[in-house]
Amino acid sequence: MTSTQTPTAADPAATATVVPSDDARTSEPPRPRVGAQNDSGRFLPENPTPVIECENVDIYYGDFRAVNDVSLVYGRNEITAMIGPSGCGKSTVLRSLNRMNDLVPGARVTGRIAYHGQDMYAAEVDPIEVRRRIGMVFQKPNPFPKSIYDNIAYGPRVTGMKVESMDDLVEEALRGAALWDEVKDKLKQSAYGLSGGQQQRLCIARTIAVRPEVILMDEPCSALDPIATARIEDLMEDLRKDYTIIIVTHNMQQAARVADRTAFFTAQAAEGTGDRTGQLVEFDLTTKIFSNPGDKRTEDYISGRFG
Ligand SMILES: Nc1ncnc2c1ncn2[C@@H]1O[C@H](COP(=O)(O)OP(=O)(O)OP(=O)(O)O)[C@@H](O)[C@H]1O
Repeated sequence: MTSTQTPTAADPAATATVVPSDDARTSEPPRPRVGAQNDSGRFLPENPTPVIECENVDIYYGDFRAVNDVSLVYGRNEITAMIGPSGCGKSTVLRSLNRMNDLVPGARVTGRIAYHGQDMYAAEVDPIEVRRRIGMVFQKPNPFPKSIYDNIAYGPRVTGMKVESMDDLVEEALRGAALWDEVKDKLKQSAYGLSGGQQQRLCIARTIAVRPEVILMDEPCSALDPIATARIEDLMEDLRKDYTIIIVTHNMQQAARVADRTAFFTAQAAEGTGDRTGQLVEFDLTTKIFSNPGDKRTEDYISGRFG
């Protein structure tokens, strides 16, 4: 089945929402008790319980095929890492998971990307609603030029969320992002006064304020020092209880530390054109990818022999 990425946030045709209701996330059957424990003793089912599924996904920028034939399941309440050498399409895949690529002129997705079984790129799906359910945290902390409070309140306000008490929601989001204690006495001050690590946690708080189910993170720690990075990694561990997290990281140790499952991508020169097209090499439990990968290319990459 082929979906073409046509409707955009501004497209008036893309108004109806057929993304499953919030109840869908609680009505799924319990996971079978078959699987493995990760390094921190957490039980993981053999197969992820799908929240987002890619089936034979190709992603183009104009005529250039950046990503070829990716099929991958992102599991509920799991952290999935996408790793691989520069240019292998990790960020391109990540941005396709909440239709962020709609905003890139010429970007196009074929194949199927489903959210709770629903084709995310179907004509009747509202991309704004997709992005509310599937939020994103970027590489560089990007708070708005507003107060800490207004950064958090912005999303609920513009999406028209029914909120009983905005103060409570702001507190809940800041607590959720492990930032409340540091900012509770300066909520009206500019977000630009925070450190880089605090700004990134603010961006995570801003993302969770609209109550998404999935959080996409594109190298969220690459601009941070090791202490701020450790705080974000601890936070991810906490967030996993309530959210599904998908992270792109260049840092293999980080993937090994935080991710339940890891997808390794590489870029291969296409026959004829020579264009380097990203492809998924291997997807498995993180412990397996880093201890006993099934593909030589993964082994070469994680052992530093290539990439
Ligand atoms: N907006 C864009 N327009 C055109 N080509 C793009 C665009 N974004 C990415 N590409 C191309 O798509 C391919 C995959 O890029 P992408 O950024 O997804 O890779 P990546 O694995 O995330 O790389 P990195 O680790 O360096 O961030 C590259 O060849 C890149 O040049």
